[in-house]
Amino acid sequence: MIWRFGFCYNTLLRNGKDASKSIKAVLWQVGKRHSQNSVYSYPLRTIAYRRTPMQVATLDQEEQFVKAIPLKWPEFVKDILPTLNPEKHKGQCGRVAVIGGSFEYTGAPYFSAISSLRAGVDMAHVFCEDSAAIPIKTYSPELIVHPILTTFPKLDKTVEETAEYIASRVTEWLSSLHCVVIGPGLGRNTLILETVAHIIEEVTKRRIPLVIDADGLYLVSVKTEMLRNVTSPVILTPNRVEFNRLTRAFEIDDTSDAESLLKTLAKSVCPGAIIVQKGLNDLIAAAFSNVVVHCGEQGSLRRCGGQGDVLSGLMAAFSAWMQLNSNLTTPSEWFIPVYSACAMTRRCSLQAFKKKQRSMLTTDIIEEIWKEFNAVFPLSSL
Ligand SMILES: NC(=O)C1=CN([C@@H]2O[C@H](COP(=O)(O)OP(=O)(O)OC[C@H]3O[C@@H](n4cnc5c(N)ncnc54)[C@H](OP(=O)(O)O)[C@@H]3O)[C@@H](O)[C@H]2O)[C@@H](O)CC1
Ligand SMILES: Nc1ncnc2c1ncn2[C@@H]1O[C@H](COP(=O)(O)OP(=O)(O)OP(=O)(O)O)[C@@H](O)[C@H]1O
Repeated sequence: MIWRFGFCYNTLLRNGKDASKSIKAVLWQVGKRHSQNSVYSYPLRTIAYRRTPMQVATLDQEEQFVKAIPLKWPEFVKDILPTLNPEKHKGQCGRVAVIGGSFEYTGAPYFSAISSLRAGVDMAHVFCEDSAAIPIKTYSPELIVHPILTTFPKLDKTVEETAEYIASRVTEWLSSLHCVVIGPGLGRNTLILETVAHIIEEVTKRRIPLVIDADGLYLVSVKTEMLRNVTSPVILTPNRVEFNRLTRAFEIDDTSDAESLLKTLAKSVCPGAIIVQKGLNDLIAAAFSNVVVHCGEQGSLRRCGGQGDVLSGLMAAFSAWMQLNSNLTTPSEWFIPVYSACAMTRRCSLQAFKKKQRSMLTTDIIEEIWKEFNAVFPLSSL
């Protein structure tokens, strides 16, 4: 099987500097490494790829490409960001959904969804517990809020029947979505988690990129089989506590070094897994790669709650653009949107922290998104 190995090689080649010298390929022969059902696999096709001719890349070259991402960022991102032009209509720059929000936690899904919108997606839905909907709507008229999740089974229905029914009301929206975030403020109610398990099944069946955070990660740790065969992109963003819970759940020997642990976890979750271990540096590993990418962009010194929600929202935006870009075809390219979300979250946090210092809140970070995006990706450069 041959995979198109894409667009950012072209960026590398165009710029032709240091890290790019050894990377000459735009295609690579996967051969034994990936099976028919391999991650993000695409049918064999011969292409005259964009600006550069077709070549065959080795696995070593693919690794070098991934390692070059922090060096070449944000140059790599240009091919992912949607252009803005007068012919586009609403939705063409991305439609995302956050599944989360409960009686206790209404801020988290708001932070996530509004961050996606501020980054530049056109529409953001929130599917939340009924009691959370009004508060979320009052935070922002921009969000489309669906009070669909419920903590009690419907009359005459079992938990399982109710979960299936409610999941079907959410999944009828999936055909219009480019990325789904699961978890911010979701809570741990049994019926809601059961409902979300059904939704995840449908999202992955349709190969829509999935971002899993917070209580969504809790669900993964109690249902370790849930994603086992998923080959579409599943991006997990655990903090320290969530990461430890996952390694315990997947019975991974935590005596190995941090990078090995992360890679083993990614391979254990599913073939499509990409894990961001958040912390002083964000570490990114994927089930389909041997490289661990470090994002060490300077962030803030404040650790107020909600910063992980901004990350999940930006992750959804970059993932939606990746999904929308039909020229993107190789799994390793997914390191680019993931790295971009990590870097941009930290950069926005730093800008907010410079202004508000000890008083910095998550809403201050969200306030910085437009400025930081304009600074890093000016419209004139696209
Ligand atoms: N405004 C809102 O609506 C927000 C809602 N949110 C939502 O809350 C829900 C629950 O989230 P959660 O599981 O993260 O529980 P949370 O109580 O935060 O932590 C549990 C304990 O773990 C520890 N700990 C945490 N991080 C750590 C670290 N990096 N490194 C080390 N330890 C760490 C710490 O324990 P400690 O040991 O410090 O006592 C902490 O008390 C979830 O749905 C989420 O989306 C959030 O998004 C925030 C904004
Ligand atoms: N020590 C640190 N220095 C700089 N940035 C950090 C540090 N720890 C975490 N971050 C950044 O803060 C963001 C949120 O990470 P954090 O670990 O706080 O997630 P979380 O606990 O899931 O957040 P939330 O409060 O939304 O649940 C990420 O972008 C991460 O890179």
